[in-house]
Amino acid sequence: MSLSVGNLVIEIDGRRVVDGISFEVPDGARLGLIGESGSGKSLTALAVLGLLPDGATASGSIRWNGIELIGMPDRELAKLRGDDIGIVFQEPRTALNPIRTVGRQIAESIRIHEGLGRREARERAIAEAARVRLPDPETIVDRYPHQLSGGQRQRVAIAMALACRPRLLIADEPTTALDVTIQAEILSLLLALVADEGMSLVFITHDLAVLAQVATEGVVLEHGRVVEAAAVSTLLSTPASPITQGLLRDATATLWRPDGGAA
Ligand SMILES: Nc1ncnc2c1ncn2[C@@H]1O[C@H](COP(=O)(O)OP(=O)(O)OP(=O)(O)O)[C@@H](O)[C@H]1O
Repeated sequence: MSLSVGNLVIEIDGRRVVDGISFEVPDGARLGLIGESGSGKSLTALAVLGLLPDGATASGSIRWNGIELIGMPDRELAKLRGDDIGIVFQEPRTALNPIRTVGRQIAESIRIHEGLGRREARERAIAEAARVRLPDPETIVDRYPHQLSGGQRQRVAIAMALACRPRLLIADEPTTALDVTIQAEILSLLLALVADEGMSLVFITHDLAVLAQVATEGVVLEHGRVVEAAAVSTLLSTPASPITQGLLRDATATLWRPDGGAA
């Protein structure tokens, strides 16, 4: 179960925003896409899932287990999403429907993909809520997103992404919108789940300190191009490009905040 992106180009209204990116995610690998805002990280992730915004087109190659995803009919791509590839976004509020209970939302993807009945789906939703360590799973599944904390909402979004046991998780800045202490909890939860399931991970971040905690390989993007690709340990010890050196300076500042806060 591997992902292979080759010479990916994404254009929006004629503007080239991703300009020939290539990277590989072998089965079970944890890869980070890192770069400053606007470098093309999110659009690359969305292209993998066939979820590019209107007006955007992708060319080049995105292969999942050797099968080309670019140009795949949306019905087939929709099946792949959730079944094979899950995604968690930065802001759980936008990923969740405000007028449906979190249990129904967790169960929805299971019902669609596995064809479970309503009662079985609720039982599964409770089990999935427990898996992402939500408190009182039997009660919390009947709550609405606004009744949960930001960290709890992100746990729900993770439960939704992982409910169908995908083989690859794409996490797009999943902790950026959260308080520092909650960030650490969500990162360790994600890592534990990825390890338990032996999933592959593509983790998007602008923070090298965060990357160091979750990924073993890093691809550094600038203006839609790969400027450096190396083991994360190498990016930390001997960053070759000025952009990586800048990210390292920022990350170090984050790690050594005088108030004792962690990245
Ligand atoms: N829906 C859109 N319409 C027009 N341009 C867009 C759209 N989405 C992204 N872009 C542009 O494409 C480029 C890459 O955006 P992308 O969101 O992939 O960057 P990013 O590295 O994920 O940044 P961030 O960390 O801020 O999310 C940016 O210049 C952005 O302005």
